Order: sequence, then C-alpha cells, then structure tokens
Amino acid sequence: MSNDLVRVIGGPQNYAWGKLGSNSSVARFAHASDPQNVIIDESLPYAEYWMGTHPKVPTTLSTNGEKLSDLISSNPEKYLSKSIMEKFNLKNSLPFLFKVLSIEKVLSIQSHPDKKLAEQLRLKDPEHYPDDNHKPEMAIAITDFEAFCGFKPLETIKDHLLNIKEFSSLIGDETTQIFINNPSKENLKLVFSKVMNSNDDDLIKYSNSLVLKAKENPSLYGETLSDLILRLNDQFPNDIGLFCGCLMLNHCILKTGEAMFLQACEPHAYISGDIIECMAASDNVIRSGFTPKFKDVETLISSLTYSTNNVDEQKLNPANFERGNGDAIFNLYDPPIDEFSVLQVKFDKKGKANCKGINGPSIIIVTEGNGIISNNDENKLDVFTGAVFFVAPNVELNIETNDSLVLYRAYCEA
Ligand SMILES: NNC(=O)[C@@H](O)[C@H](O)[C@H](O)COP(=O)(O)O
Ligand SMILES: [Zn+2]
Repeated sequence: MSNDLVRVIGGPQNYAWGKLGSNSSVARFAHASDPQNVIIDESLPYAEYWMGTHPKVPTTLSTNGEKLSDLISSNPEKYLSKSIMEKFNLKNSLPFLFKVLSIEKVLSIQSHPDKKLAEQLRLKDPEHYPDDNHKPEMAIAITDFEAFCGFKPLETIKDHLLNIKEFSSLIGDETTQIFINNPSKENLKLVFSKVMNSNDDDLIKYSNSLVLKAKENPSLYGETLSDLILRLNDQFPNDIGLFCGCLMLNHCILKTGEAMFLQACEPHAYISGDIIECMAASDNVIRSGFTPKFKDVETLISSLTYSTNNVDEQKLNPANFERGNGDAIFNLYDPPIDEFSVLQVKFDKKGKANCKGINGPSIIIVTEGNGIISNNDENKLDVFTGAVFFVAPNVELNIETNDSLVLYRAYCEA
C-alpha cells in the first residue's frame, strides 16, 4: 500500500480560550476525521487542531493508526525528500506544525523565541519550553479574525501616554517623561518593562479607572479601543494585558483570506475568530498576560525586538501558484522563512483541478466541501470537511468537487 497520498488524523487541544463544543471548527474537524474516538463534548473548549509530527499530539494514519513520524522514519528520503532531510537534519519529523485555531477568548500576550534563545530556554527550563526550536508563525483568517500584532508606532504610544492618565500613572511620571521626550526603541523597552513590573495595587486601581472611562465615555479612547478594553476586561478582569496589549500593541483585523506573519520575538495575542496557522515545528511560547498559564515576564521583556510597525505592514498578501491549474483558485501564502508555505485551493463551484508535484512533504486540511482527491487511478480518496491528508514529495494531485470546496496545504520545499 503506497502512502504517497494518505488520509491522516490530527488531534485537538482543549485550551480554555477555545470555542465551546460544536461551535468550534476544531471540534467539528476533529470529529469528522475520527468519529469513533472524538465525541464532541458541548461543555468543552476546542482551541487547536494539531496536524504534524510534534510529539505532544502525534498525527496518525487513518488506515492503520501508525504514527506519521513512524511512516516517515521508515523511508525518510521518500517521505521528506533528500533535500529536506539534509536542510533540516530530519529523519522522522516534519519541519512545520500545521493547526486550525478556533478562538472564543483572547490568547496570552506572548512571543516565541528565536533559535538561539529556544536552545537556552530548553536547557534552563525544559518543563515550560518543550523543544529547542524557534517558532515563527503565520495566521490565515478562515473567518474574520482579530489579534494584537507587534508594538504600535512610537508616536501612537506617546499619544496614549499624553492622553490616557491611567497609562502614565501606572508607569510613573519619570518614565513617562523620558519616553515623551525621546520616543525610541530603548525607551519603549523601558515603558514595557515598567508596565510588566507594575504592582498589583496600582494595576487594579488604574485598570478600574481605565475600564470605567471606557464604559462611561467610549469616545475618550475611541470606540474600537474602548470596546476592546471592555471586552477583554470581561474575560480577564484587571489584567496587565489591558495595558501591555490594548494600549501598546497593534489591533489587527484580518478579513477571511487575509494573512499575517509573525517573526520570532515579536509580541502578539490572538483575540477572536477561526484561523489556519502554520509554524516551524515548535511549541515554545513566552507568555505574560491574559493567561492562567506559566508567565515568563523577564524573558519576554529581555527578548522582544521592540520594532514598531503599523498594522498593514504585518499583513502577508497571497501570491500566484504556478503549479496549480484547472477550475480552482490557487493562493500561495509564502512567508520569508524556510520551514513552510501554505497554499489555499478554492473551488466556487463544481470543477476539477490539478496540482503538480512539490519537492517536499505536505499536509492538507479541507475546511469546506466534499469531493475526491487522487494521485493516480488506483488511489482515489473521499474529501470531506475536516479531512486531513499527508502527501509525499513529488506527487501530482487531482482534485474534483460537485460544489464549492476549500482546502489548505502546508508544505516545505528546499
Ligand atoms: N500565536 N499562536 C500561537 O502561538 C499558538 O500556536 C499557540 O499554541 C497558542 O498561542 C498558545 O496560546 P496559550 O499559550 O494557550 O495562550
Ligand atoms: Zn504565537
């Protein structure tokens, strides 16, 4: 039995911020892929659906339950390609981790380490840092999606310090004055550090005042910022994220099909919506706010780049994909890193499409629709919403549907 194209089964993560039960696309996809073993619990949050070879949630073959990592190690040159094996020094795992996220409540204010820091953190604190890899990541909006992404422009932060008394009071007049006199990267780090190290009494006092003003006079901060402060305070009352997130990070809105890319050491937090997410194969998260999980504030403060961009600079526009043809639209999301690209294949009506071989491994998830996918006449597999497939390198695919169909294909090509 060739496994050039094989249906596989990923696994859900029930983090507290996920959408509940069948409201979550993660729950629906996990159940559709494995109806015997995944019975949706309507009271449970279904946050992430993992597809890949990360040991925390190993993907398995639907045919015999074998781990995908074991299939790859049985013949790494066939299932990774020689170039990927050599480039990433791999013999039984994929260089990327592919996910669906379904977000009800804000995720932690976080960043991910670069390679050097990841190795240090893994050595120092293996309990909280499960691997030694960096974790640059890309989010593609399946529904409208909002997130904090990167620091606001310096002038905007200066404006907030001048006009939001609670913000300047929390960090004190001296630090406020230093930043206002010279809004620089170094002074942004000073402001962020003062916020993150503020004492609980001040945090409660000034967050109560911030929330009250947002409620009584939304135009004071602007409708969007006031709404954000009230919504997130409902989720995490008096949390430091109201200052380090709402007042210091860009509020980014992605329409369906839009994408954003996050380099290592950039602050972010996803707020709401369903996304496809792809990242280098790692689960290293440095957290600091909006979370009951382990926070590593000093590591976060010391490792951020303190670069500041406006929101649109964070977005990643799709490009053409030359090797796709037929009745589908092919959108290639190709971030500036080696570990992954993600191809969206979209049929708006009945049709057929062909995709030439890619010289590396792929994982496909179908987020909408039904049809057939095949790599030859002997291997035609049913396509359904939530279905996941592993595709070996250099395998040409044919896809057909009688209606609309959307799938996302994560791949790595050296
Ligand atoms: N930005 N998104 C990610 O990094 C995801 O891949 C992570 O798995 C989540 O951020 C984890 O979030 P919590 O630590 O549960 O708050
Ligand atoms: Zn992240």
